[in-house]
Amino acid sequence: MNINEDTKKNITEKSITEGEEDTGKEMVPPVANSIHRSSSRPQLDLSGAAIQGNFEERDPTILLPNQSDDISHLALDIGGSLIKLVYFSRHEDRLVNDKRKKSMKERFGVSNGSRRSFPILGGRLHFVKFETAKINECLEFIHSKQLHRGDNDNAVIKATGGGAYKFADLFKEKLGVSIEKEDEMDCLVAGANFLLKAIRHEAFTHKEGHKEFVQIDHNDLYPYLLVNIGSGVSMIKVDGDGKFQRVSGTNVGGGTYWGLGRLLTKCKSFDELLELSQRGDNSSVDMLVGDIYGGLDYSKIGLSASTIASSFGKAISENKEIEDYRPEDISLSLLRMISYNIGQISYLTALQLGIKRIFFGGFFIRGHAYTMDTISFAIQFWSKGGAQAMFLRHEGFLGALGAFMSYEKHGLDDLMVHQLVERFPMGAPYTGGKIHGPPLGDLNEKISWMEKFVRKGTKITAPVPISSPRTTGLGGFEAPSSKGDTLRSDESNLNVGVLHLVPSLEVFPLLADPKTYEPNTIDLAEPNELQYWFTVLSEHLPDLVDKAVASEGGTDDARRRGDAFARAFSAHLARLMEEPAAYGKLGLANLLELREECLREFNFFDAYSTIKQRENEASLAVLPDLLMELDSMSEETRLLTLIEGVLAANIFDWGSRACVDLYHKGTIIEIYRMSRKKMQRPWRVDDFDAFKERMGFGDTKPPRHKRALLFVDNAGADVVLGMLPLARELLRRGTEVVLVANSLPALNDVTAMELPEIVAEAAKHCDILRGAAEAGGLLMDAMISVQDSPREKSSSTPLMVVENGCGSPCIDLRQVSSDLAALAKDADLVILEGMGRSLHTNYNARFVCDALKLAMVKNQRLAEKLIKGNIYDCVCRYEPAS
Ligand SMILES: Nc1ncnc2c1ncn2[C@@H]1O[C@H](COP(=O)(O)OP(=O)(O)O)[C@@H](O)[C@H]1O
Ligand SMILES: CC(C)(COP(=O)(O)O)[C@@H](O)C(=O)NCCC(=O)O
Ligand SMILES: [Mn+2]
Repeated sequence: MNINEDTKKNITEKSITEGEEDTGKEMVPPVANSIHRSSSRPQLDLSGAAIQGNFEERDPTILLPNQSDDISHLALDIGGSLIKLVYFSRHEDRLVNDKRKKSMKERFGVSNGSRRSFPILGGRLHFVKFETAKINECLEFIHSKQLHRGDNDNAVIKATGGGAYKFADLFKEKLGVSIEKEDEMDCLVAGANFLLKAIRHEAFTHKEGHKEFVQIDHNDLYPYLLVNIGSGVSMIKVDGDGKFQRVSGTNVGGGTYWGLGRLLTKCKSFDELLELSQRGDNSSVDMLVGDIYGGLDYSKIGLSASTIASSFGKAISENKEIEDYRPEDISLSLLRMISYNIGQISYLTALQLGIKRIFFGGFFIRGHAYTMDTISFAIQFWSKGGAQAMFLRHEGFLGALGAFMSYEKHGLDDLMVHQLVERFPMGAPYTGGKIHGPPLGDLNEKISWMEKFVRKGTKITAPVPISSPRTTGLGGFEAPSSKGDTLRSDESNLNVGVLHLVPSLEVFPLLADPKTYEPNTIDLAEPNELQYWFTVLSEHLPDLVDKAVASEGGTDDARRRGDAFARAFSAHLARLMEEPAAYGKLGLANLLELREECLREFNFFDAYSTIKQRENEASLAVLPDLLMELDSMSEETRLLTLIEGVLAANIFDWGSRACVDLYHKGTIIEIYRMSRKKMQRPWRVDDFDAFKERMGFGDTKPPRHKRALLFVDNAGADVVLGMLPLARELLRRGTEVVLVANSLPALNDVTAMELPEIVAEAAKHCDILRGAAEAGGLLMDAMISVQDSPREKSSSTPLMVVENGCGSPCIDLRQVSSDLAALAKDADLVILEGMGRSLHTNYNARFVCDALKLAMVKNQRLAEKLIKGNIYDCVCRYEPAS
């Protein structure tokens, strides 16, 4: 097939939300386990596996010669107006022959019987759309990404929508693929059911400009009415998976608005038409009650003078031609007429069937505030508040998603909510749901795109923050009191991220109530809060870019990538300032994670690596003295000193403005000493006495903990002088310790990959740590000898390391690595350390076992808000098993 070279030139006019190329770095643990839920899921064929390249490498690439590529990557919904594409890209699975991990699993029974030994394939689900009229662009896209080559030579692509029939020959001719047709209604329902159950922040209400996500109760979802507003409108009563009936519909739909709108306004694109409406005044086109009643209300039946009596009605009584009307007014009048009409029919249908919940999908909605408000108003008005309209973030992709799910071998199902992570790559804030063009091939192209964007500055503009969103002013049937300035442009209105499927993620099993668990402590829905954190993150950006660039050798290339990163992240921030709910419900943890993801997108894998190394070395040098000092104390004093030590050492946080300023004033050790000196009790939150009692220093003598999970935070003093000595104390008392660290770098947080080396270094000076590390399989050399002679098993209490499954300074315990989940099952103590893991997230989390939350608050505002205290105050929150 002939790929049009020109399409590349048009890149700035096209969306690249999907332009997220595989970096090969995924948060999937090397050997992933996951509960087997569907026998039809693809599995890896490991037979004949061989190491590629250097055997000495730490994580060698493993070639899987017998792994067939039989995954179907692509499904389509070819509608009257738009082609929707859902495709799956597999990331490069890094199967690592990690002896330490494997051995640890064997010894501690980490892998449990119900798990299977083959990893399920992880990957990413992308959502893309094209205009049906430009089907060639779509074919080029599929070809350029080789999406039709998922199978073997007789590739079959699942497709739904009328175009699956109409264009089947074209697909055969141009791509050599056969289209397997799936029923459109089946697909819509399958897509909607999946989204409602598997995507946490999928459904929302939209009233008077205010968007609110709806928590869907899986057990109380049916029946619901699904109204899909595409070119035409389908209304489907859904009673369960595959249980539905198309109960109604209307031919006055999205195609009507776009078609009539184009004729009447001469608009060239749908978005242009929609944008026009934002500056319109429908009273010049619509006949209002006041027009009929001489400016008066028809109060007897509750209609005010400004109520629309007849859409477009004014056009009959005046001697005007089409040119005499403003296109803006026509567009608005049309949009209201159609939205309102659909809302009303939907309500009547729901009423007839006794259904309370109505979900709206289809691309007519286009994430457009005014459209949603109008529909919501109609439902609200006619049902007198008894029913409500809900919208779906993946609005137009229901059918395509359903078609994708009809591939049995994918086994995509709604039980995998904890395995799906939605990410918003670079293109998202700029172009959002614009029609997609060809993909950006590599990072260089991405950066060029960023540079071009900045130079041009006109075609695609980064959204700028506006004051808090006002209402669209839709009251009754009346004309909106304000439009235009309050309705944002639709350039970036659709925000559908890339859905990462990470099969190795699981819900942390020690959460007391996973259903009500909310990781974020700070809700950024509050405008002041968002503004504050937006400023904090923006001000931190130059310093972060410097560190990132330095971490990559300070080369010109690194500088260029650094600039592009800063622009991309700023654009995300600006986008979210403008519409906080654009990417789903927004908490501080999401913003902090977005920053790390954005760094990785520009190939900065560890911006603080040098700093971490330097701090590790400095801290390890003073560790022996600290351990000696601790050993000279009574057990009781030691416990207090250890907790003080953890709190004091948590000051080493490169994510905090105040702390970074501090670091210029002294060496690591000086700051550590100063911090420790200030550790006077009572701390602002001080449950130490209760913890001490539980540790056996009171009247009661409870049994020692069997296994403790220590969620560690920063590298350097924090982990070496704070958490390791605490771990050592627990080990000494016979409690097994699992150090839980990040899978991927985030700020100066220590990662699970880095920890064994740190522990090995510390173990050189400490018998307890050495024995425990050996027992936990952390010392590779020692490990191998143990493996060779299994009978010489160490008798020490083991110290283990496990990755948490994330790459952020915060942690969402609904999505942790399966290895952590497995180790957690025997744990009876959880210690969360640091501001990110125990304050910004999880401060209010409840556990089924004892929990200790330790952090120094390194931010004044957070200190005031959360603990009514001040910066550098400490939190020692102990909560016995609930
Ligand atoms: N960029 C666009 N181009 C054309 N129509 C669009 C666009 N964005 C939104 N729409 C609206 O979405 C409708 C198509 O919705 P969709 O759910 O894709 O239905 P269909 O499957 O019938 O194409 C169009 O009729 C139009 O009202
Ligand atoms: C990113 C962090 C949560 C990391 O803190 P940690 O978990 O390392 O204690 C924290 O540095 C933070 O909230 N920083 C922004 C606030 C500030 O600069 O004041
Ligand atoms: Mn940290």
